[in-house]
Amino acid sequence: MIKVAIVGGTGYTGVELLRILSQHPQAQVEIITSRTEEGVSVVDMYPNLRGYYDDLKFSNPSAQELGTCDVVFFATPHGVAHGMAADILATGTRVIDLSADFRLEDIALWEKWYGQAHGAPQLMSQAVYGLPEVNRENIKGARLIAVPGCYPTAVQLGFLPLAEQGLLNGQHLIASCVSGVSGAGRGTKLGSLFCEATENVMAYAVNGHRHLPEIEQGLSRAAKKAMQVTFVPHLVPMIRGIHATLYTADIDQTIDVQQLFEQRYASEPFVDVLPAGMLPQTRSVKGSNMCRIAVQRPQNGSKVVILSAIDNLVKGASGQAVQNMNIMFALDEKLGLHAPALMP
Ligand SMILES: NC(=O)C1=CN([C@@H]2O[C@H](COP(=O)(O)OP(=O)(O)OC[C@H]3O[C@@H](n4cnc5c(N)ncnc54)[C@H](OP(=O)(O)O)[C@@H]3O)[C@@H](O)[C@H]2O)C=CC1
Ligand SMILES: CC(=O)N[C@@H](CCC(=O)OP(=O)(O)O)C(=O)O
Repeated sequence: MIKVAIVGGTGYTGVELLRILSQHPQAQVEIITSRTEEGVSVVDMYPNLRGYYDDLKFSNPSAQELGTCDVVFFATPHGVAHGMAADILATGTRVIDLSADFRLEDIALWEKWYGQAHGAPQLMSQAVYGLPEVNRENIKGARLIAVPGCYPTAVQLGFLPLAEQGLLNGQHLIASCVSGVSGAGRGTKLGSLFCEATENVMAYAVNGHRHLPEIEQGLSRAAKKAMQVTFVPHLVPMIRGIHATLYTADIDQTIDVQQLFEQRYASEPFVDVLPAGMLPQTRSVKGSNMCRIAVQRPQNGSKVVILSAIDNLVKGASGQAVQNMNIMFALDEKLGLHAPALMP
């Protein structure tokens, strides 16, 4: 049994880790942290977990105590893992960070977008970007995983098959995405209030979202060439889900893009390339670790539009984190992640 600790257990990705791991036959949550709810029973805060974690209480342990587990998940705001990961790794325990702390290999770029000094540059050489569809071999031997962001997961998986074939070279790509409000976390924020977020659609961070450098880093690695993207996120009145509409131009009309996508993801357990004519919906991935993708050529022209949908809390965060854990511990990659999406 893998002994698991979760740092940041009171937030949305923390409770989603608990929900997923409750179905995992080879992992057991031993420690769950909170600075604000120390001593409170997990099932008193999250009654959906009654019967699964009845003896588990929030605590505020040291890095040494966290190091008694086999793996520590960080479900915390950026900057927290920077301060704690080195001490945990020194105990021999592996770290899977859901925040952005270790995602960008260019430290100056990270500091520019996150507006603070990088707290653990010495760990960057061992950090592995945890997108299994491109990095599975490196994840197997990793001790420190940077779980991709939610938008970057949906956008990269959508563009990857074309980027890897060099078909996007020279293009300026467009990613127009919508997200549910849980993407902003559980903390109190004006934009997350019922009266602000309901019956409303709004773009935000149009001048530059911190996921942009992560998206461009991933696509540039795939294309082996610097890629540029215009990325515009929108907040829409739903709780979970990300839907990305990805625009390209000038893809050779003789290329069968449907077949290209089907072949690229044929052996991927969590990418579903939909048959021609079927489009992804956020409700078809809600609560599941699946990314559903459709690829279309409007009017059979040279432009290709890709539609990609994930649950931001599952494939966009906690599910992908567990997928990484399964790969790191040489388990079946699908363990704990079998559940289909909720419908309706
Ligand atoms: N929500 C989403 O869809 C996604 C989120 N992420 C990333 O995952 C991380 C967690 O997100 P989310 O769950 O939404 O966030 P929440 O705001 O919902 O929860 C944050 C958690 O972190 C804890 N925390 C905050 N500050 C500290 C600190 N200094 N030390 C220790 N614990 C702290 C809080 O617990 P307490 O205050 O009780 O100590 C709380 O449990 C973030 O980095 C986020 O960007 C990534 C992909 C998708
Ligand atoms: C709707 C909403 O607010 N979404 C968040 C998603 C960010 C996130 O969770 O990503 P990181 O892991 O990179 O911090 C946002 O746009 O900031």
